[in-house]
Amino acid sequence: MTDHFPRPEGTPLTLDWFETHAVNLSAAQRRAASLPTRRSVKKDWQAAWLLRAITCIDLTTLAGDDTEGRVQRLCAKAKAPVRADILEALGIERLTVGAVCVYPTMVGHAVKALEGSGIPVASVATGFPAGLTPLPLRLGEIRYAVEQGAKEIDIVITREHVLRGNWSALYDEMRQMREACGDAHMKAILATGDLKTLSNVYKASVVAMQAGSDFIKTSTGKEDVNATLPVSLTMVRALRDYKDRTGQMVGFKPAGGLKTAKDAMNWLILMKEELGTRFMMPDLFRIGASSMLGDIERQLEHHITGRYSAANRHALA
Ligand SMILES: O=C[C@H](O)COP(=O)(O)O
Repeated sequence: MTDHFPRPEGTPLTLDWFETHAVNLSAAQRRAASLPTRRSVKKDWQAAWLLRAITCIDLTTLAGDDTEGRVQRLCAKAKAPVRADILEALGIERLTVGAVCVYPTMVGHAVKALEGSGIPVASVATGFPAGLTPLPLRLGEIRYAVEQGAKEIDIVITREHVLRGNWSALYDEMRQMREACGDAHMKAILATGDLKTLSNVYKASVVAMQAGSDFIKTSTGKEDVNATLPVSLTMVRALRDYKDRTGQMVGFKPAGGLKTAKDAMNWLILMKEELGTRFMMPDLFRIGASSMLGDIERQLEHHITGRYSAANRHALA
């Protein structure tokens, strides 16, 4: 992962930044709906955007039946995410995903399989996905994953603290998690599908950043509703506000249910429109996905075989 420097340190908990802040749901929905239609990516640039998306993917397996063999296959895919002939046709020598994301007991297998590749291993921790184990166990799980070689830790927050507006409890817990991460980067999963309102999403985003998160992440992939554009817009606006106030740049990771090349484009457009191109790089943007690569590869293949232009010519004939 390309490190941005310095890492966000966070700030003291400052409630007056957001206490009276309310996010208008229908305004967020309208703005989010307009993103894919207001801005289209020219055909000539689409392959480049899709290649960029690949470099931002946290290629994930988080299943109860994960095995060393599955993690090895995932890591092989992380090192060679697209067929060699497609890469050659696009004139690209080397392409890898942003990171591989696994459960803590799979970290060692992933580290071994990725040796020498430069691809970091991310581990979920803190009682993923519900986060309802005692705090000392959650902190111990972070330390275990770091000892195993994880460079990034995807923590889950206690949703009850948000639902009760107990911001100091949320902040204190996350500060301890940040400390347990040490040099590993902390990605804070808000599990937005559980947070009820966009105002809660905004407030939880700000507290997560004040507590020193390197990234804020939408979802575990296990909630009923995972990454959506209105939720992502709300989080990205919180990132922008935080950067304006503190100068600290925190990354964004949408995750859960993102499967298509179109999803990748939509979220890249969101980042570019709201935060600018700097936030389309893997040190500040990741897409958590277990099954998006296949569709991106298909779209890249169509791009190089000119199938789209043939279809367009046919349609216009
Ligand atoms: O953090 C990543 C998510 O768990 C992946 O979710 P997904 O399996 O729906 O792509």
